[in-house]
Amino acid sequence: MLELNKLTIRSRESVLVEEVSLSVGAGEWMALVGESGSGKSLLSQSISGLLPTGVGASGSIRWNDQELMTLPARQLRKLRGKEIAYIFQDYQGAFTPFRTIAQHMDEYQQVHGEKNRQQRRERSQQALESMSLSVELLNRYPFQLSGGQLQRAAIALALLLSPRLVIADEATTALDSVSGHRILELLRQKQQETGCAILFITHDWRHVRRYADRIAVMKEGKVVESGNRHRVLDHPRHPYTRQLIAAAPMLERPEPTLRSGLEPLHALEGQSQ
Ligand SMILES: Nc1ncnc2c1ncn2[C@@H]1O[C@H](COP(=O)(O)OP(=O)(O)OP(=O)(O)O)[C@@H](O)[C@H]1O
Repeated sequence: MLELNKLTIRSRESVLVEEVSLSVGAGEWMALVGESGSGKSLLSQSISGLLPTGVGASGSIRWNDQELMTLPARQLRKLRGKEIAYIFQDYQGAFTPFRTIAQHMDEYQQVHGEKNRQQRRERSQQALESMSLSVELLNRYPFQLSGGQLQRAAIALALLLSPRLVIADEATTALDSVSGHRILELLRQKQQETGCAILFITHDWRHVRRYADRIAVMKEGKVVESGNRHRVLDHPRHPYTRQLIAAAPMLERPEPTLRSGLEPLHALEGQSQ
């Protein structure tokens, strides 16, 4: 579905991401990990043309049948939100302070061509409910919501148009662990309902262990290792991956879990509420 081929990202001074090849399949949860500054955010931003000024990309980004590197900006804008959506760590940035949640959601749908007001309203309500938020929040301003509620509203906004790919860049880092966990459970639920793929950027190996189907590890602008979650966690090939896993306390659990600390799924059930 998404295929990056020899993607290189440069600023005027240096190469920031070098010849990265990576794919994300339909419905897949792909975790992108690696130390700060390794290029994860830039890589994710490049996918739909969101690179900052002064930073450029070369190589190929294929999205289904389309080459995004050469897609005109107008078409990229259409794709964003509708097919590819972002959830950022700075979820407050998704909102303008003096517009209600309803106004944000309504405008988002209008921009993407939904003309029927009643349908827009209904879809906004459903989106909030699907994130376990009361529809009463629609009439509130962003500052009248708690951090956890606002992040869930930001996710509801990102999922409003049922995108095929959700890019979550440290989406729960700013939240306490209970709220963060709850949000990821809701995201997984949505993923199962809609079949969307998730490109999940995180430093938290507990989340990788719990949610990822596949893992890609970045170091200094390169992907040094990628593969199936169990393979990467239980048999990491690259010394850097081994180092990262060894430094993640949650993964160093004693028996009876697997060597990676992976718990059987049934042991996790019931923890999500
Ligand atoms: N606008 C920019 N201009 C020049 N260099 C940049 C720009 N934005 C980021 N960089 C540099 O590119 C490199 C990769 O940054 P990026 O934000 O993608 O890392 P990251 O892996 O997402 O880090 P973190 O985990 O801390 O978010 C860093 O060295 C960073 O300083």
